[in-house]
Amino acid sequence: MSNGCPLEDPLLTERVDKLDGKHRMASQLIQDLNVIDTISHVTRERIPERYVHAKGVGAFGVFEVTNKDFTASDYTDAKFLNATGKKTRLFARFSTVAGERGYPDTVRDTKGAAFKFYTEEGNLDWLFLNPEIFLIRDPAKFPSLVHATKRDPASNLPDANMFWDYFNNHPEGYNALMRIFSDEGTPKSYSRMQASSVHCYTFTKKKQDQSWEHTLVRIKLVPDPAIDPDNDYFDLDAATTMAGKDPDWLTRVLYAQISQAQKDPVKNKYPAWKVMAQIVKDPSISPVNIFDATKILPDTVFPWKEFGKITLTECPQNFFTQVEQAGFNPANIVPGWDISPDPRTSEPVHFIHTTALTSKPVLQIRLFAYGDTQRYRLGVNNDQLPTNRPCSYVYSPTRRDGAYNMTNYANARNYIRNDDNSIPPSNYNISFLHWSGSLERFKSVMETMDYTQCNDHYLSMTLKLQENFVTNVAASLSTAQIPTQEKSLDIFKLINSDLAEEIKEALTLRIYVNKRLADTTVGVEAGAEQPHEVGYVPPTAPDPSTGVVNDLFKKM
Ligand code: HEM
Repeated sequence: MSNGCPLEDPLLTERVDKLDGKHRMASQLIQDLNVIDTISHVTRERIPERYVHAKGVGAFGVFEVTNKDFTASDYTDAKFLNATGKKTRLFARFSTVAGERGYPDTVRDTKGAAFKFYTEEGNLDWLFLNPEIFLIRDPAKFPSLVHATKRDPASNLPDANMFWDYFNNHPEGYNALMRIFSDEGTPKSYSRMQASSVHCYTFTKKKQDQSWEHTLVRIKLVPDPAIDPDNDYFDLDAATTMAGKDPDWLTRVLYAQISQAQKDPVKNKYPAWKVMAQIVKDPSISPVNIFDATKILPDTVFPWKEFGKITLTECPQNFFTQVEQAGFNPANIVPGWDISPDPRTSEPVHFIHTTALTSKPVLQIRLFAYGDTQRYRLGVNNDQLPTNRPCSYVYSPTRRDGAYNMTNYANARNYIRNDDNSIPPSNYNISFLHWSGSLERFKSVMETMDYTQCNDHYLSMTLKLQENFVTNVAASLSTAQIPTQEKSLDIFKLINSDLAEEIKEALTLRIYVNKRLADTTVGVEAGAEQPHEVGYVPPTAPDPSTGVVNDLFKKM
């Protein structure tokens, strides 16, 4: 029993019974302490799933400093990076984003790759994405983005019309969609997938004259061995089939790769990534705003350089305590690794290329959002859970009590004295931002560069990926309403008019096929969630021109 007392037999129940003719009747007794105890525990087993990235798989591994193309300690004081060959234990979690905890892994989606480095100076969390850019640059759009990519509020079905309608109204997301709708959006394995920091972070280093040097970096993980774009991704049909055959495919494959490598590390490789950085010494030479999360930084200007390697070597022992209770947070940083970029690293930088320092507020709102959601999802003491607990020890006497406190510093003093910090730690970060200005009410606008990068990416795809991109977009768009399809085609025209033409043709064919299949009892072709006739308006997604929506907005 939960009080530690042994039971005669956990399957016995206490009841009052009587013989009624041939049958024995029984009434369960509330005084049956064991059954009441276990039932009331089981009915509280579920905790809220993550608001996004709910479905995931975790593994333990190691980060090793390789310093192959540059020496990290030239730029940062972070102790885990201070010597070639130095290893740090880590925990990784890979996830899909829009689907719920039981959603099929191979449905097209952004993917998350989160890492918790248990460094000697505290935990450093990396929360990375595939693709290497994000879908928004205005934090206020996040709730709309998530709602539009999840389920329709009335039908509770994923809704292609809602999805495309959202992006047609916020087309800065198309650059990421170019990647998500290529077969990159359906990788065969998490270990055959790149992941990127998206934002710039900052390496910090104290110089001999005691001043601080700050260097902006974007980080990317590149699978080792390198990706083969024509073989490492599922095409639409294969991904759709796999979603039915094995909804947990990506999870299963990661476990299998690790356990096969454990059995025979020569024949089977552990999942591994090279850790690369784009070092931005002079932001003014960038053709795009380096703080814009919807843009890549061209590698012709900022080449990728390798400085580390991540290898995953251990499957979790317990999914709930190690994976589900993991709380990653970009605010978990260590000395030598900082959040906020300083545009004044050299000469003052004038961002003539885009409208503002658009990405920073996204990262800043994230610094708030993760701790906040984890206090709700896991409780105020989630940092004490085994998977989140740092291996370094920092005495923090005012962090006391709260639900499920597991340490609480016993009888130690619970307040801070002025002289407690008389000997400062040898390594720490100081904030280096200098702001002066007035409050601004900001919403980003679309620029030519937004479409240029979309086209650059399309042209960089292999022929197979280009063809499949057209198929993938058509399959999804064919189930949206006609005005939504037309608006999307207008946006593709701004990206590349030939591509728009190809999508249009594929779309016409797909709508015809959907309709023909819907007329038979065979079902709908892979990727088309709902049969969709021309002129058909799904009841759950009212045409924006109808009074239903207009009335609603008038009331707001
Ligand atoms: C306004 C922007 C964003 C907000 C408000 C936001 C919020 C969230 C929230 C609430 C979660 C669930 C966390 C939990 O329950 O533990 C989450 C998960 C995650 N987010 Fe974000 N996010 C944003 C943008 C981004 C970006 C730009 C990236 C990557 C560069 C990212 C990477 C991740 C990853 C990898 C996870 C999964 C963490 C895990 O495996 O537990 N997010 N995000």
